Amino acid sequence: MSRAVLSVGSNVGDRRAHLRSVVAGFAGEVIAVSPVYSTAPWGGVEQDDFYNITLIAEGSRSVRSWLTAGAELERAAQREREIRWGPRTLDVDVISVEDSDGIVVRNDDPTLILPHPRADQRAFVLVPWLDVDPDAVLHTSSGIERVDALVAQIDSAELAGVRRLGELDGDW
Ligand SMILES: Nc1ncnc2c1ncn2[C@@H]1O[C@H](COP(=O)(O)OP(=O)(O)OP(=O)(O)O)[C@@H](O)[C@H]1O
Ligand SMILES: Nc1nc2c(c(=O)[nH]1)N=C(CO)CN2
Repeated sequence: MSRAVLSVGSNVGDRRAHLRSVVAGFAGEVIAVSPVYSTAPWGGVEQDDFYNITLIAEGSRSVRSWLTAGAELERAAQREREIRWGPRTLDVDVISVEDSDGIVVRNDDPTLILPHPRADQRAFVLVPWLDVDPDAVLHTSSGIERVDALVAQIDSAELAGVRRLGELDGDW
């Protein structure tokens, strides 16, 4: 049994359908799904805005299978790996995982770094995460940080690019 925080993004094709495919892919395991945010691209590559959600899921899975199941959903969305931080139909990032004892898993294998090493800088991950867990904490290289405190440190221009659109299944 493990519990994962997943960040899901899309900026190519039917963005909302791509996000929905992840909620459907983890059916029976999803505990909470944030509203959808329109987010300006992070990382310096000029491209269309993303739609992003953060979701929490729990299941009798190994830690690694959150990554492999996410990669399988990316393949189903015909994701192509071209430019780092560039456009994609679907991206599923594993932000943080707790094991069956509620202990946050740390991993430094480059194929699965946990907690995700860049999550603390990403408003598109942190802002929706707070919607589903207002007391969320992230284990970073500087220690255990409250997610609301991390958001407060993010540049206001970046935060302005993160705009709530509504619930994934809502009428918008
Ligand atoms: N916590 C993690 N979540 C998702 N992928 C990870 C993680 N840690 C390491 N990886 C590895 O990163 C590789 C590249 O992933 P991907 O192409 O989605 O990166 P990215 O989303 O462009 O950038 P970033 O890693 O900064 O989010 C994956 O093949 C995966 O093995
Ligand atoms: N706004 C936003 N920017 C990104 C995103 C994303 O999901 N949303 N994903 C990236 C690849 O990890 C790079 N940049």
